[in-house]
Amino acid sequence: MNKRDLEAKRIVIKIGTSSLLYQNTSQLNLRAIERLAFVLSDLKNQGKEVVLVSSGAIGVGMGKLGLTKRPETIPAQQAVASVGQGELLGIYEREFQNYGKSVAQMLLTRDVLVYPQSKKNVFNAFQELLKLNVIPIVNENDTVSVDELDHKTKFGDNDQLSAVVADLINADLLIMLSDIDGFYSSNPLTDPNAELYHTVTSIDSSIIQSAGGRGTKFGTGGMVTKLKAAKRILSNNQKMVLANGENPRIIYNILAGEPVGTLFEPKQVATKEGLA
Ligand SMILES: Nc1ncnc2c1ncn2[C@@H]1O[C@H](COP(=O)(O)OP(=O)(O)O)[C@@H](O)[C@H]1O
Ligand SMILES: N[C@@H](CCC(=O)OP(=O)(O)O)C(=O)O
Repeated sequence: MNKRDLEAKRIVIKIGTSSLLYQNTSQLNLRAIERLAFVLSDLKNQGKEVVLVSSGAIGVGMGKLGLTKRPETIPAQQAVASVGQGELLGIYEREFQNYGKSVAQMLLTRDVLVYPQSKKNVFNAFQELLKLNVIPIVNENDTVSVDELDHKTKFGDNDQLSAVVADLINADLLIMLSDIDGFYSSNPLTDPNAELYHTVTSIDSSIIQSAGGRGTKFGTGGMVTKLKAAKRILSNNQKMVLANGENPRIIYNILAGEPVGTLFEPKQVATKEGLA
C-alpha cells in the first residue's frame, strides 16, 4: 500500500477515554499515558506544534470516587467529571514534566467557538501557548456544557471539539486515537466480517449508517461523533487519521505516512494556488 503524504507541523491529537482507562475498569492505563507524554514531548522537540484533546474526566473521576457504574443523571456526571478533570490534569502534568514540557488546561464549550469574540479569545490563547512552547490540553468544560453527557450529542463532544480546535488553529492534521484500529464497514465488536476502510474521502448518510455507538462504558460518542468530526475536517479541506491509541507510538507511524488506521482526506486538497 502506498505511503500517505501526511507532512504536518501543527497537529491536534484527540485521545478517548477508552484509550486512557483499562477496559471495563475505571483504572488508569498508566503505560498509555506515559507513552503519550513521551511521543508528544518528542514531537515538540522535533519542532512540531502539538495540541492534545483529552477525554477521561468522568472515567478518572469514577476511579477516584470508587464508582463502578457511570452515574446516570447529568448533574452526577458533571460532578464526577469535575473531580476527574483535576486528577487527569495532575497526571498529565507529572508525565509531561518527565520530559521537561509544560502543559496548560483549556476547558472549552461550544459557545466560545460560536461567538466571534470568544472564538478570537480562544484562538489568541492557543497562539500564545504554542508560542510559549506549552502543550495545551483541551477538554469540554463538562460542568457548563452538557450536550455530550446525555449521549444524545448534537455538537458538544470531544470528537467534534477536536475537529473544531483543528479548524480554529488551522491544524495540518487531526489524529484521533480510540480503542479500535479505524473506521469499519460496521461495528467490529458485533460484526466479525466488518472491514477496515483505509481511506475515506466523503461522508454521506450510507457511511454514517455503518457507525455504531460507543465501545466501552466509558466512551461517549462511539463512531457517529468521530464521523461528524471527520465531516467537518473534510469540509475544511483538512485531514484526519483515526487509529488505535493502545500504543501512542502509532503517532510516529501515522506521521511517517504508513497506512495505519483510517485516513479521512478530501478528494482534492485545495492549496493556495488552486486544487492539488
Ligand atoms: N463502524 C465502526 N467502526 C469502528 N468502530 C465502531 C463502528 N461502529 C461503532 N464502533 C465502536 O466505536 C467505539 C469507539 O468509540 P468510543 O467508545 O466512543 O471511544 P473513545 O472513548 O475513543 O471516543 C469502538 O470501540 C467500536 O466498538
Ligand atoms: N468530557 C467528558 C467526555 C468526553 C468524550 O467525548 O468522551 P470520549 O468518547 O471518550 O472521547 C470526559 O472527559 O469524560
